[in-house]
Amino acid sequence: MRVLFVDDSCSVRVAFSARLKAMGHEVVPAADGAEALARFREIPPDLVFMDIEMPGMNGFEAVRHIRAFEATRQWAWTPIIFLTATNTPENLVAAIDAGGDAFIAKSVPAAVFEAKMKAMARIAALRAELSRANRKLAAQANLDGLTGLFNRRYMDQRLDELWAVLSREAAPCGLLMVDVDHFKRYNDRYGHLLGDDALRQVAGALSRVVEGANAEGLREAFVARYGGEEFSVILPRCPVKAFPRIAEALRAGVVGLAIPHESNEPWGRITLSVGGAYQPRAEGALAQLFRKADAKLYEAKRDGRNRVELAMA
Ligand SMILES: Nc1nc2c(ncn2[C@@H]2O[C@H](COP(=O)(O)OP(=O)(O)OP(=O)(O)O)[C@@H](O)[C@H]2O)c(=O)[nH]1
Repeated sequence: MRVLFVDDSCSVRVAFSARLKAMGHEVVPAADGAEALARFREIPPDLVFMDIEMPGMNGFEAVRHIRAFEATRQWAWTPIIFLTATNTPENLVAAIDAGGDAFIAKSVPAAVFEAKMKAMARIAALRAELSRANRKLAAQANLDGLTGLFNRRYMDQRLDELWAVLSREAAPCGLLMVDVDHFKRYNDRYGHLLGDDALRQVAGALSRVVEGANAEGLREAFVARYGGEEFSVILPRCPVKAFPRIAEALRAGVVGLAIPHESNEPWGRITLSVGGAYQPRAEGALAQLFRKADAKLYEAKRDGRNRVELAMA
């Protein structure tokens, strides 16, 4: 384990560091509360030993700061053991109230100390596993199972955050709604499994265009599966000239896949209709941007499909 050991006494730090290193742990020493906090933010440790009485920021205060810092992170709760010469019931209560997990005397017998460290190592291993699993779950919860694109839930969440920032900065934003043409006919003719496969390929083509746009400087653009055979492409801070270019690249990219679709006359392959809305300065309700893009998508369908219609505000 990586152990942050906090004590203002150099001799205590040296003695405990030697014991912990002998047990195979890595030790990061700190001489007071402020230094502990700085080290904690830098590393982060698997376990903290914290002295109570220290000049400047004492141990209780330092732990309150550490817990406040952890509250800004997901799945964070590092075990903290108060280590002190004054082993009183009042200190124990204050230690737990401050956010500590356990309390041991500096005079702790070697065997007891080793046993505690064994228990802490088990907890640290479990925490690491839990945080890995949680990260994986969180990532999966954001993705669409069929295409691997971001799902609607993620898009809504991310876009709400983005829109707030863009509105504050009066920055531009573009939205493209993309819908596969006559996809019901595709399923009817080729079957649902090939339909799924086609959606995966379409998603791949859309991603490539968006990745290309990010590589050329957009950075925050992303594509999500909006639902069924409909996708949305979010283009924050998109320069006005790039917007129609990206919309057309999406359409052309999917035509370029040349996925046969005989019931999609006159092209005989899978095509897209794209409706878009662009705001040079983000302001007002985000829903309005969606309404405009949807209306343009409707026009693209009505006027023959395999085309791009844009509302440039
Ligand atoms: N294979 C497959 N089909 C899907 C999936 N999600 C939605 N669909 C199909 O997509 C089709 C969408 O049909 P419609 O909304 O009528 O639209 P359309 O046939 O594409 O016609 P237009 O949009 O007017 O060009 C439906 O048949 C859905 O079953 C999916 O995950 N896999």
